Amino acid sequence: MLRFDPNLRWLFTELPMWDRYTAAAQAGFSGVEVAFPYEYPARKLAAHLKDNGLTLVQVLAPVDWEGGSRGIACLPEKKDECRRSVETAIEYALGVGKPMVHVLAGNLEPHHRIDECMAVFKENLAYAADIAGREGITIIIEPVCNARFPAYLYSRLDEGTQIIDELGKPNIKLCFDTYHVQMQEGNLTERLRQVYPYIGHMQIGNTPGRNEPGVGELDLHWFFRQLEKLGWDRWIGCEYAPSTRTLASIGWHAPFTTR
Ligand SMILES: O=C(O)[C@@H](O)C(=O)CO
Ligand SMILES: [Mg+2]
Repeated sequence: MLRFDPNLRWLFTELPMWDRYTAAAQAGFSGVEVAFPYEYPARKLAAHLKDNGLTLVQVLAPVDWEGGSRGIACLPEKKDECRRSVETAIEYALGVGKPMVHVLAGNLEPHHRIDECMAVFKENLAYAADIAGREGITIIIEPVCNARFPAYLYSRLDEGTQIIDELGKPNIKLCFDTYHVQMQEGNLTERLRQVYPYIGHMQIGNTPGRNEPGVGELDLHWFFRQLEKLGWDRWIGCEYAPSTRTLASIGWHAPFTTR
């Protein structure tokens, strides 16, 4: 059986953020992931999670997403800000059950040199992994497709695995997002097998519209059966735009779900 958790930036968006947690629990999920939960003090959110029987699976280290930022960890001019962001995320994570912390690399601007940005990203990740590791927290990195993130530092799984190999920190893991992998590289199941030992988190979305399983060109049900065969026993984040209302879009998960 597999465990799915809705990403509350994508699902249950019909509701205010606070109510999305309760709605997810009422829909039968026992985990959720949230990009930026920092609007609520950790203690308040921890109580809300407990009241709803929810595990918080993953958060992003804070960045000014609404202002257009897609991360700062690769930006040489933002090293201090990045460290503060990582420290904030880890301190918050400690108060809400130690979710994984995704450290976004960021978008390159014309004045940036890719080799310098990659070096800065690795330096910041090493810093994040060391302080997260002392607390038993996993740092997540995620290659994202050029179609959605044209200026992002990296887009391919191999770039992610190379970073992980070079840093040699056991608590840095890859997020395998079916939407991004298929859009960027194709050959989804083979790529899953190739990088499987590096994966710490899984996210799903169908291509090309980034909708739910059953809407789009990927047979995600077949993919889920491959995950079961591989023995995947961690969370799978639902990170897609429902093609209809959220509750009408989640029927697909019932045959695979365990609480
Ligand atoms: O796939 C995505 O967009 C997310 O997982 C994310 O964290 C933002 O890059
Ligand atoms: Mg993703």
